[in-house]
Amino acid sequence: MSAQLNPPQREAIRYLDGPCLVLAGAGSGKTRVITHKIAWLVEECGLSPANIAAITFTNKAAREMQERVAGLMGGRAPKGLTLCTFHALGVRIIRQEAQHCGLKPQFSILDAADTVQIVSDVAKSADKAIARQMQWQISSWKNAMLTPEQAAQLADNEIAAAAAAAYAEYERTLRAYQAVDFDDLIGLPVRLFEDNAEVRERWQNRLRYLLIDEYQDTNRAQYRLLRQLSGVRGAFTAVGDDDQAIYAWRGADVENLRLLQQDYPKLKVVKLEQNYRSSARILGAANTLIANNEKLFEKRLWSEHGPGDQITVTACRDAEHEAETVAMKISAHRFQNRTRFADYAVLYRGNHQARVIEQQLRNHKIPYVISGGQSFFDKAEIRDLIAWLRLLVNEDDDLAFIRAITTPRRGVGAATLEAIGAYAGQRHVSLFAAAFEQGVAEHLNTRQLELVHEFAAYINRLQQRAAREPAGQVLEDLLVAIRYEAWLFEHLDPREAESKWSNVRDFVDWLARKGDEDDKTLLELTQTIALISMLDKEDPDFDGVQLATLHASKGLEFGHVFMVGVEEGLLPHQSSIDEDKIEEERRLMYVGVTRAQRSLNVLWCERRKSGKEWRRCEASRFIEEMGDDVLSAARKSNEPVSKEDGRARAAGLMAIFERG
Ligand SMILES: Nc1ncnc2c1ncn2[C@@H]1O[C@H](COP(=O)(O)OP(=O)(O)OP(=O)(O)O)[C@@H](O)[C@H]1O
Ligand SMILES: [Mg+2]
Repeated sequence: MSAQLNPPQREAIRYLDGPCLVLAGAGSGKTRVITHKIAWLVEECGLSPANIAAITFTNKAAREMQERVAGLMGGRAPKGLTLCTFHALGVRIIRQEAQHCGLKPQFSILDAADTVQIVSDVAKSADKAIARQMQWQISSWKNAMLTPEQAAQLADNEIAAAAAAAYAEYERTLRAYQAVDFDDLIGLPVRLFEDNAEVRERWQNRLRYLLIDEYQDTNRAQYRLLRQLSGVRGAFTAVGDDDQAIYAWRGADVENLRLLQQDYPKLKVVKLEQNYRSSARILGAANTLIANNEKLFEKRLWSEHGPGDQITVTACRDAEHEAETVAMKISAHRFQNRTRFADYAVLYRGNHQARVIEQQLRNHKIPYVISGGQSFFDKAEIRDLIAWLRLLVNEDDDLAFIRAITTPRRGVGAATLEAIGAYAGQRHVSLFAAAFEQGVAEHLNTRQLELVHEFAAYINRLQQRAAREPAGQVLEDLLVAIRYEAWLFEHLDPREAESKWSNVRDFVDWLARKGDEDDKTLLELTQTIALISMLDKEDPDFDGVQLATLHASKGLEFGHVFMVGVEEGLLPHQSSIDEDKIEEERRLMYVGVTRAQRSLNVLWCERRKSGKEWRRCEASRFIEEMGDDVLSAARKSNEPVSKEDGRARAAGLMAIFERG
């Protein structure tokens, strides 16, 4: 293993005397330090894998790391090793310590749509946009571990004041539903560990060594979780790069890097300076770009790779032309170089940019996978099914109850639900429990009462089956029982119904496979679903161009990268320009540039549609900031590629390829 590690990497891996921070630039092998340290701890130090936890930032990163560890350790990651996101670790802790958190182990995890709904109910605000802002505000307080009382004192505008007023009631509602939100997944364990020494020590003994990737993007609550778990031993290795901190808007705090030094005076800091990822031109552009930011920590980065391909900058007429250019360049490049589609990535600032790219890739018959896009699990039909599953595992989940009883409509009307809701509110019980109580009968007519009882009894029967039978089978039968397919076709146009039904089939297959593979119960599956941000094409052999937001691309690497929409107003984003937060945008650009191994293509549009209006655009300042080399490339290629040229070129190449 030592052959593929440089001396500072080896030093960081073998250091076990206390906390260790690897602070280094992109592509310098920080994540590699983590994977090799796992192997070192198990193989050389005899630590049980069950005592090790490696924390990553996204599910995709966790899966990648799993593969890398497996590659190092004889084909499979050792059994018992914890390798997951902060949030997934939180779920595990809460599930096992549920009674200490005032929850049952079958608690529900609510996603953004649900929590906005609760905020809007609590604040009696019908305006979804305002409810969303309030939810955002509450979430940032929770990330900073502030109580409703503290929040009330901090609120300095109307929305914040309304949010502060709703905060406590919001929390009560979650608990009444036996539910938690994403922030609770970190916050509850932290509170638990702070208040309960016995539980804390139990977890400290279980997770004896912690490894944290992308440390620069942890928020305050996550930092406290790390502190609690690692205790006085401070047995952890964190790796990070302040130049890649791109989650300040979500409460991440680069100050956590300084805190580490302050809270652990004996902290060992290791710097890595060799970049193994990118060609020299790409690395040079990245270094020049990021030099425009105020430095927190001085870092140098060099590479032994040759200069590599010239970075290209292409001005396009509009987003459609841009997408078409990307598609044609990928086709042409691929035929010339005999690469795989999976070697290419298209990165963009916002999800809304993906649609036109998808369209053009489809036109050109280029397969692709999209990550960090609209979540598969956010689709209405999937949320319907998940509501059913949630209700099966947690009958107190009132949101799930309402969604399930109305999907498909089974004759239970809004008035009935309101009556049950009012009754449940007086009695302080869940809707489900209320449905079985004698008292509720007074408020409903016989027919409605029958329908509600029928529904509740059906849920009970299904619950019993779910305890014994595979998750996939239970869901399969549920679909038949509620006539979901027929219902879709009854109220939607056939094409839409078709596409929704095919999503449903994908979901059932996925659930069945997951259930078998990981030997997971329906409860465990349902709880992890909330954490998965997409139905990943889990097949690593699938050959498709990778589409991702810049945020979602963090930590990954691709042979050839296309960055689109590199314009003023989009990257840097207009709101950041207005609020003078250019540095975070520059780091985002830096993250994008440093994903590329062999070639980097930057594209921008001369005009872009916003709403119904066309807006003229200028090339992003970041293009100029990448230095003279890139700038001269930009000047050279400033005349937009003509459609016909590109198409003819691609067609010509294709013809040659097919012949030969
Ligand atoms: N000592 C080494 N010898 C050869 N290749 C290496 C070495 N260290 C890392 N690499 C390779 O360099 C690439 C970048 O490594 P890695 O992903 O660990 O960097 P990173 O610092 O985590 O990057 P990022 O900041 O983007 O997360 C990977 O392909 C990795 O396998
Ligand atoms: Mg990394």
